[in-house]
Amino acid sequence: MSPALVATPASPQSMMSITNEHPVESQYQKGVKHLYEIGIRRVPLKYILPVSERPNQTHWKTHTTDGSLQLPVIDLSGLHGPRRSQVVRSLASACENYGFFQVVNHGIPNEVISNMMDVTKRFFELPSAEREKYMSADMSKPVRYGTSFNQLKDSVFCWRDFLKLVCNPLEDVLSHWPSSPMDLRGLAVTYAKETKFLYLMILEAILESLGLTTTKNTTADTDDQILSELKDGSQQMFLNFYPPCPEPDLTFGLRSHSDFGILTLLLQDEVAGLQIKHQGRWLAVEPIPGSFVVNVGDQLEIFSNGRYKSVLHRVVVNSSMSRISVASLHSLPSQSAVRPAEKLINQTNPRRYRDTDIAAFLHHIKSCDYQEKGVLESRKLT
Ligand SMILES: O=C(O)CCC(=O)C(=O)O
Ligand SMILES: [Fe+2]
Repeated sequence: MSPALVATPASPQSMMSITNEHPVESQYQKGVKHLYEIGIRRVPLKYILPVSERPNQTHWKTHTTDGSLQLPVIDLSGLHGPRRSQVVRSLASACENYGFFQVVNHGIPNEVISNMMDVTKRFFELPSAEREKYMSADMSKPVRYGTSFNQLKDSVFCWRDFLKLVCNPLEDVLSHWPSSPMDLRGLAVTYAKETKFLYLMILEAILESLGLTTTKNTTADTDDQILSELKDGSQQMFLNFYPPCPEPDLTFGLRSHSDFGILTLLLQDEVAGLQIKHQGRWLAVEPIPGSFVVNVGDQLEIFSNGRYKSVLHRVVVNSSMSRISVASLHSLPSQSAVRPAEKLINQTNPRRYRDTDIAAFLHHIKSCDYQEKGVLESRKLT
């Protein structure tokens, strides 16, 4: 794992440009790595949340290491032997009760993981001018360097920069990925393939827990179509960078949100920051080296007819260390539709969501100011 950057005091030269807040106010579109590099000492207004929405509010009780709330840790090696049904049951319970779990013994070699973290770190260490080449307002680009959550729409910005890499079809997108650092394409392709394989392994077990599978025909044709799309859907990777923040109590690295896809596989460095909402409280996820944090996305909540939960999560930042994470987001293809599986709808468990086409789902996300769970809520049948 890569060592975290430590905040260094601003040089006297950079201080000259930041004593007056106004010049900084116009620079937030360049991202927070840039603000950190020019040595700001105060969070610009654009990042400051209303008091009631800031971290550490008393109504957001945060659990850390008190032992009473631990994210389930699932040993995936058991999927390949006689303990399979036990592991499948643990996955079902985690998806129902937390919407999140961590996986260990997942089969992705340590080297693939450390190479991905290392090249992500090296990408964000590139000079601003090199990173800015990938900045674009066009959200459909196969590669995009951005900041906040949706920098075109967010009224309050978050303390995160990211590089988004669309992973399929690989032969079309690869030449658009950054050519610097020189080894980024090779290492990120290997990582993307390994995480896709792991996604399929976890997906198969989750479908089994719902009484569905991608390998056998189910009785309902409509289910068969979604089941094949689940395997051949889209994959996007978000390489996230959260620099030290001079006033971490005023803003978030990422505000509370749910992920729109089927499953997200998240790799994080050793710096804590991720929190998930559990039974009305925020639970801090302690990083386990070499593990993945996996979470249910909106599309799986709909497909499972509400049995598995797409849970709100957020990222807090700190004043001394940067944090890196790599989120691999797996979702249905953009031309398809998502609906509750026919097999999971019956008299005691009636249909809970409207059919939704994925394009409308994505359009909603792109076109709105920050909303915690806007699309999912709008698809619920009361
Ligand atoms: O950085 C993290 O821990 C979480 C990232 C995340 O939630 C996302 O990319 O959707
Ligand atoms: Fe997320």
